[in-house]
Amino acid sequence: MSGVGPDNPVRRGADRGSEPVAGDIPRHRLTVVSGPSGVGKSSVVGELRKLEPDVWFSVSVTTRAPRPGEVDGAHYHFVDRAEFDAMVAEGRLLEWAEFAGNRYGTPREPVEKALADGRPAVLEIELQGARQVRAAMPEARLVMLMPPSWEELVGRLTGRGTESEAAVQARLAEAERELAAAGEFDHRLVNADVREAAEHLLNLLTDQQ
Ligand SMILES: Nc1nc2c(ncn2[C@@H]2O[C@H](COP(=O)(O)OP(=O)(O)O)[C@@H](O)[C@H]2O)c(=O)[nH]1
Ligand SMILES: Nc1ncnc2c1ncn2[C@@H]1O[C@H](COP(=O)(O)OP(=O)(O)O)[C@@H](O)[C@H]1O
Repeated sequence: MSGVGPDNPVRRGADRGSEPVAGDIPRHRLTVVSGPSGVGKSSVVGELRKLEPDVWFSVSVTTRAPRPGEVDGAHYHFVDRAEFDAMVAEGRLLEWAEFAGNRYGTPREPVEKALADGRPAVLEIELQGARQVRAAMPEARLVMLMPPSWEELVGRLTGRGTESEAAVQARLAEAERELAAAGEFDHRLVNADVREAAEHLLNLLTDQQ
């Protein structure tokens, strides 16, 4: 016999308080977080990491040079072009794209392992990669992080101070294209406040639909 009782509990929303817990996260879920450069993807994903340690975050390979403070193997795996192209040729990337003059890709095996282990997995990638994931894994959930306004986006990107003027311009050109594709995403999330956006993202990761 099945039913709810002391020997057969279910976790009802009212019993859990407001904090989602890891055990509630649907298994095998892949979530893609995209959005224009400077919108706050790294900030929001970093906050999500603090909120929910059970979530697994992909570490991409890139041909971009490390920024000061970026750690190889933590922020990215920094590789040269030959190494990157070999990974493509060997089918070791789930998706990859060229963005503002550099290549970026998601190593396939760690994602598959995280999902097989039952951990919800998050990829922080740009639009072309998000489209490839959608084609390869239609069940993946696509979230676009949006700026409160274009002016705010420009302010954040230039305020970060990590890019040359040319790199900022290349990113803003990409940003227009990315925002124009917002309708392709399952969810659009405005990043006005990092903590709030991370909590919304966590809600998307933990909802049961
Ligand atoms: N397709 C794809 N895009 C990625 C990957 N890793 C990072 N990106 C995206 O590449 C873009 C540039 O990243 P980055 O150079 O770190 O610049 P930032 O977004 O300005 O901090 C961002 O939109 C990232 O989300 C990846 O593995 N695949
Ligand atoms: N909600 C926010 N309000 C104000 N500034 C923000 C917010 N989110 C991010 N930022 C700032 O904007 C800049 C770009 O954020 P970052 O996380 O590097 O963006 P992305 O990873 O999308 O390129 C950083 O200086 C960051 O501190």
